[in-house]
Amino acid sequence: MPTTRDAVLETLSRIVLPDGGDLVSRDMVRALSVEDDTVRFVIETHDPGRAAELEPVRAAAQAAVEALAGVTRASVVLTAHGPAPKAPSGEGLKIGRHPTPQAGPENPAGIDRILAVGSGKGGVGKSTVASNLAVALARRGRRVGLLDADIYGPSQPRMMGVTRRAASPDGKTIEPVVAHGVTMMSIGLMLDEGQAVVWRGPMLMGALQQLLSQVNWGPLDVLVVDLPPGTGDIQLTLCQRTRLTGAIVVSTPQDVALIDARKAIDMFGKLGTPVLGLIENMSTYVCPNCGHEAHIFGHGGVAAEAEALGVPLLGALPLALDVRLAGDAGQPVALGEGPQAEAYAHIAARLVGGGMA
Ligand SMILES: Nc1ncnc2c1ncn2[C@@H]1O[C@H](COP(=O)(O)OP(=O)(O)OP(=O)(O)O)[C@@H](O)[C@H]1O
Repeated sequence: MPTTRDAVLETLSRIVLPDGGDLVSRDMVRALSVEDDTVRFVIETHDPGRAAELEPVRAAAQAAVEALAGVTRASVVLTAHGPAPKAPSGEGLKIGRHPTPQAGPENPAGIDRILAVGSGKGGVGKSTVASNLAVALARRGRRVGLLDADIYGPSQPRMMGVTRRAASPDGKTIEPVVAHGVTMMSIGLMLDEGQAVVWRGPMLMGALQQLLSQVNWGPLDVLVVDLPPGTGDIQLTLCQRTRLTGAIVVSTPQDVALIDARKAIDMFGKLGTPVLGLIENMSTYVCPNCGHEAHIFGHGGVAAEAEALGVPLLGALPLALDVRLAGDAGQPVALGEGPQAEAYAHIAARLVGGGMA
């Protein structure tokens, strides 16, 4: 039987580093994949000077993984990137300014469709859905971009496993980062960890405009935009300044989440953005030990809402530990196999089939 990601990570958490901690606790494992009897991953350090010192660690990690049952080959690469630039900008290009006038709604050149993933309430899993949907669409062969428009609380760098900085070699355009086959950009790629964005609305709107128009997105079939929660300046700017294909609204079945989801749907309606469907996240929980199913946040509320609104329920995604762990590890669950990945693949297929992605 092939090994599992968890077994590999468990093994790697026992590989200690010369300066303390282990490969997992120090967040140095990237792009881990398990395919049949082959395991591949990258050990990433930000200090090129440590590459030689870490070679024995790489060799030990390879040997330990190859000793696991079900593994015949482990391919382990050590990469060392230079230190990240300090400024909250891509060298020469500052993000954050007042918006500039625009004749009417327009999409950045080369972007065929834009899908907004929104929610009313925070914490319902919108960023998780956005990253997984982007990955699932990329797995279907679509050219996908992911824009983290949650400027106050960007979470896509972590969810997509990106620690590199976005750069602006010419001081005019920003080079996005590619992760898991998805071209992505987030203000988090230009800030130091822990650094807050303290801006009023107009600065936010200008920043979003820059992230759309000054990022070198390249040709894309679809750009997935992870919106912040609520119905504020970012949502308004995106809906008014671009030609959105539509919005997907994520909610849990809980009443307080649904009340806010209704507000988000109402906002999209007022702004003339079609709501392509709803996704119920954390819809059920199946105990991995005893198989008991619990409806922690209620049951069926989003399906009923979708029916009342006459929009499709695109999916009902369970609350599952592997979804949270995958998000925290920067390896969206849609990258792998299993019921969660299949659920996202199904939503992606539906969107592609309908010409929406
Ligand atoms: N189906 C799920 N099963 C388990 N955990 C989940 C699931 N969906 C999301 N989570 C976890 O819940 C937390 C919140 O999710 P996420 O950040 O995607 O929500 P959000 O709506 O984007 O939040 P915010 O309002 O901060 O933007 C994360 O830790 C995420 O890993």
